[in-house]
Amino acid sequence: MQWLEAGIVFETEDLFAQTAAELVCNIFYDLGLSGVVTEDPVPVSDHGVRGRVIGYLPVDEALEQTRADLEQMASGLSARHPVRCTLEFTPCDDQDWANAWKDHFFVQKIGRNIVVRPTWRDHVPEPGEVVIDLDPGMAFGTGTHPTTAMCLEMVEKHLAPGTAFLDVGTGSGILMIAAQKLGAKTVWGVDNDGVAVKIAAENLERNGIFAGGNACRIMRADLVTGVDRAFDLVTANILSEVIVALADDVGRVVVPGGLLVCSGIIEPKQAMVEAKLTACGFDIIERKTTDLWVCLVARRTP
Ligand SMILES: C[S@@+](CC[C@H](N)C(=O)[O-])C[C@H]1O[C@@H](n2cnc3c(N)ncnc32)[C@H](O)[C@@H]1O
Repeated sequence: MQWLEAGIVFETEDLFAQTAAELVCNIFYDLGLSGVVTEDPVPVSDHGVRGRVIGYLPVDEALEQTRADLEQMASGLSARHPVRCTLEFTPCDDQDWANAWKDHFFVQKIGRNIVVRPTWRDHVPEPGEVVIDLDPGMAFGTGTHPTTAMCLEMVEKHLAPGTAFLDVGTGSGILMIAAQKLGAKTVWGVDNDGVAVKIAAENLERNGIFAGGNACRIMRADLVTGVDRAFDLVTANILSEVIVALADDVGRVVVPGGLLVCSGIIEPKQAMVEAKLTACGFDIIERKTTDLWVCLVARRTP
C-alpha cells in the first residue's frame, strides 16, 4: 500500500510549544488517524521554536479530500493561535511507513507499575511491573496518546482483582491486556473496526491471553449493542460525541455502583459529556486532564 507522509511544521513561542504540538496532533486525530509521530520542538530564535508532527495518509480515493481538510485545519489553527504552520508531503511505501512510526515508539512506564513494551524493543522488567507487549499496527492504542495513558492509570487505580472489565472501542486491545494483567477475571472488548479486532486479538495472544470463551471475548460491533451482561469497570476512550451516544445504553452494561471511565474528550466538550452522563444515572467521581484531553470516572448510581 502507498502512503503519503504529511508533515505539519509549526513555529511558535517557546512557552506555547507544548500546546501548539497538541493542537497540531489533534488535527491528525480529528481526521481519523490512529497515531502520529512528533518531533520535539527546537529553538530557532531567542523565544521561538520549531516543531513537526507527522501523520501517514493512505493513498486512496479519499486522499485529495483529506489533504484539503488538513490544509484547511492547519490554516484555521494559525488563524486562531500564535502558531505558523507549513505543510510538507512525501510519498512513501508500506516499508517506510512501518519503520518510520516504529522508530518513535519506545518502552513507556505509565501509572504506578504499567509498562508498555513495543514488541521490537527490549525491556528487563523490575519486580512488580505489569508489562504489556504490544504491536499496535494500524490500530489506535500505543499508550503514547494522553487519553490511553489516562485510561491505563484509571484502570490501574480502580480495577479490583477478580472483577469483570469491558473496553468499548478497544483498538490495539491495550486496556483489555492491562485489565487482565491487573487481575480482572473477565475481560471483554468491542470495536466496530475489523482491523482493530484482529490486531487486538493478536496482541492479547502475544500476552498469553486467548479470546474465545466467556472469560475473554472480543467482538466486532457498534458500541455495546452485542454486549449481554454487566461489568464492574467499563472504559470508553472514544470521541465526545460517541460517548454521548453511548451514554443512553451504557448503564445496561455497568453493574449498579460500577464505574465507567471515559476519555477522548477535549476540554470544550467536557461539560456536554458530564451533563449527559449525569442525566443517564452516573455521578462523576474523578476528573483528570492532560494537555487538552480529559478523562472522567463516573459511578453508576446504585
Ligand atoms: C481512540 S481509540 C481507543 C483505543 C484504546 N481503547 C485506547 O484507549 O487506546 C477508539 C477506538 O474506538 C473504535 N470505535 C469508534 N467508534 C466506535 C463504535 N461506534 N463502536 C465500537 N468501536 C468504535 C475505533 O475503531 C477505535 O479503535
